[in-house]
Order: sequence, then C-alpha cells, then structure tokens
Amino acid sequence: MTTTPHRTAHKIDGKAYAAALRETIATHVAWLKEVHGVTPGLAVLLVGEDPASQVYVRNKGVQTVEVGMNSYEHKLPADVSAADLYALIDRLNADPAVHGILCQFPVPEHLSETEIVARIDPAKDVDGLSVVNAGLLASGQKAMVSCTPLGCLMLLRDHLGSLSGKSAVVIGRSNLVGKPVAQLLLRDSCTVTIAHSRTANLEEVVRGADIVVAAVGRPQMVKGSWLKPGATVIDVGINRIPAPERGAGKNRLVGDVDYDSAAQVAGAISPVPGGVGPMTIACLLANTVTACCRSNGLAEPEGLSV
Ligand SMILES: NC(=O)C1=CN([C@@H]2O[C@H](COP(=O)(O)OP(=O)(O)OC[C@H]3O[C@@H](n4cnc5c(N)ncnc54)[C@H](OP(=O)(O)O)[C@@H]3O)[C@@H](O)[C@H]2O)C=CC1
Ligand SMILES: Nc1nc(=O)c2c([nH]1)NC[C@@H]1CN(c3ccc(C(=O)N[C@@H](CCC(=O)O)C(=O)O)cc3)C=[N+]21
Repeated sequence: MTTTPHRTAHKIDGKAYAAALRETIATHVAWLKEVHGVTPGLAVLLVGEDPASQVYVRNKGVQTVEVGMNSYEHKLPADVSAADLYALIDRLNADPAVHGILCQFPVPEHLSETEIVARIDPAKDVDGLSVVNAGLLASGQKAMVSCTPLGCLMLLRDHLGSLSGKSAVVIGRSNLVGKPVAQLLLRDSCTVTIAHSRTANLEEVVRGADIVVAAVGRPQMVKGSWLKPGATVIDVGINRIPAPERGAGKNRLVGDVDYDSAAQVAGAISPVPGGVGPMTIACLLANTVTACCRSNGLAEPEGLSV
C-alpha cells in the first residue's frame, strides 16, 4: 500500500512582514523629522458611508499616526459634487504638508474614478493609479507603484528570493491590482500570463504556474486541484461570506483561493486575513515616505520600494 505524504504549505505571514515594514517606516519618518524638519503627510478622501471603506480608512489613519506621520482624513457626503471634490483635491495638491493623496474607491455613481485620479498630482498619487505612474511602470521607469501590487511583490521576493525565469499567472486585470502586479512580475523577469473572466481553460493555465496571484473578487474560486505542486500562491481577494457557524447574521473574510485545499498542494500561500491586506496599508505608508523624499529632493530610503 502506498501512502501519500501529507503536505501543508508554508504560510506567508503578511501581517508580520507588514509590522516589520512599519517599524522601518517609523525609523525613516523619525529621521526625516529630526534631520530635515519634514513630517510626511497622507490625505485620505472618503466619499459616502460604505461600511467596509470606513473600516479601511480608519485603519489607514491609525497606522499613519502610529509611524509618526500626519494623517488628514476628509469625509465627504455621498452627494458631494464633482466640482467640490476637485476643489479639495486642488487644495491638497498645492499643500506642501501633504505628500500623498488617496481617494478610497468605489465612489458613488455620479463621480468618475478616472477623472478623480487624473486630478491628483502624479507626484502625490500614492495609489499609483494615474496615467503617468501606470505609464512609468509599464516603461520600466521609477514610478509610484500601487500599494497592493507593491505588497505582493515584497512578499514574493521575501519568500522566493529571485523571481527570474519563473512562470507567473495573475488572475484579474484591474488597473488597481492585476495589471500592475503583472508589470512588476515582468520587471523581475517572470514569464507572465494575465488571466481574466474570458480566459479559456483557466484551471490549465493556472496549473502551469510557479507563481499564482489571485485578484478576482470571487470567494474561494481557485482550488488546490488547479495548482502545480509546490506553487507559491498570493491571495489578494477580500470577500465577506456568511458564517452562520459564528452566529446568526455573522460574516467571515475569505480570499479568492480555497485556502484549505490549496494548502495541500502549494509550497506557500498567503492567508486572508493576514496576508496581502496588511501589506497594502503598510505600502501606502511606504509610498507616502517615498513621495515625501522625492518632493524634498532627498535620497530615497531603501526597502520601501521595489
Ligand atoms: N488585499 C487588498 O489590499 C486588496 C484586495 N482587493 C480585492 O482583490 C479582489 C480584486 O480586486 P480588483 O482588482 O479591484 O477587482 P475588479 O473587480 O476590478 O477586477 C476583477 C478581475 O477579475 C476578473 N474575473 C472576474 N471573474 C473571473 C472569473 N470567473 N475568472 C477569471 N477572472 C475573473 C475580471 O475579469 P474581466 O476584466 O474580464 O471582467 C477582472 O479583471 C477583490 O476581492 C478585492 O476586494 C482589492 C484591492 C486591495
Ligand atoms: N483607492 C483605493 N486604493 C486601495 O488600495 C483600495 C481601495 N481604493 N478600495 C478598497 C480596496 C481594498 N483595500 C484593502 C486594504 C486593506 C485591507 C486589510 O487590511 N485587510 C485585512 C483585514 C481587514 C478586515 O478584517 O476587514 C487583512 O486582510 O488581514 C483590505 C483591503 C484597499 N483598497
């Protein structure tokens, strides 16, 4: 009789990595204050009252202050006019105390995310969403890189060392996550496939990959049986699903990967929660420090960008 050896993937601890990154950031912030007399400042705009967005924005504000930076939170009513929102962005663009500006998405229907992003000074676009930053990244130049992709790449490099020559599949092609993740993997010399809702034979495409990044928004879609044994899996998805076992009306957070089956096959996998999510916020702080240094003509600290 043969027995299959029991495998359990290494858990990629984004929470711990993010905590260490925030310590590094705090050191740089202290140095910027003491030696150069500047305090990095991050402005976060929240339009409307989406409960999940409120939680993220609060977490961002708390962590910004924890590392010694200034946090400017602007809560706007759901029916704010585009003109009023743009006037605020213009003020923040001109404010020397503000080095990073992020408008939390999604915004209400009557506003255009594309136009909001276009209004933000690319030098303060810590979300890396502007055409300028997306173009700089795509052409291999120094850019502000979106926080979630930056966090994914830091975790992958930390776990694998060099990514050169590895085959990578990114599931999802959004401007915020899928596309910039793919650009970063390409820059690190992976052979990159970008999959999306029209991809034929997704399971087979995924099975060829040494690295899988799932940014889909479909709870537990990627199964262990789809994976190449030993693959490294980064789960970006944040989905709330009903959890009646926790009590009536309770929810729990799951990723786009079915963690339990994937952990039997993968070599390493990032969990949800505790994986990419905490990295996103830490990288937002890192981008703000980077933006502050660039705008003051100072050398950029190492370890805050990739
Ligand atoms: N951890 C974090 O910090 C963050 C997490 N997220 C989470 O990551 C996930 C993705 O976010 P985001 O990129 O903004 O989402 P979008 O909805 O903008 O993009 C989703 C992508 O997934 C693709 N897709 C949808 N269904 C399928 C399918 N059945 N098979 C293959 N591909 C599919 C879509 O394809 P198509 O283009 O063809 O429609 C699209 O490209 C969400 O769960 C979100 O909550 C997002 C940002 C930060
Ligand atoms: N302009 C813009 N930029 C963004 O980067 C952006 C956005 N809009 N809109 C929404 C998404 C989502 N997002 C997350 C950030 C942190 C966690 C996070 O901290 N997650 C924790 C758990 C949090 C919880 O328990 O709810 C974790 O995964 O461990 C998750 C998701 C940023 N986004």
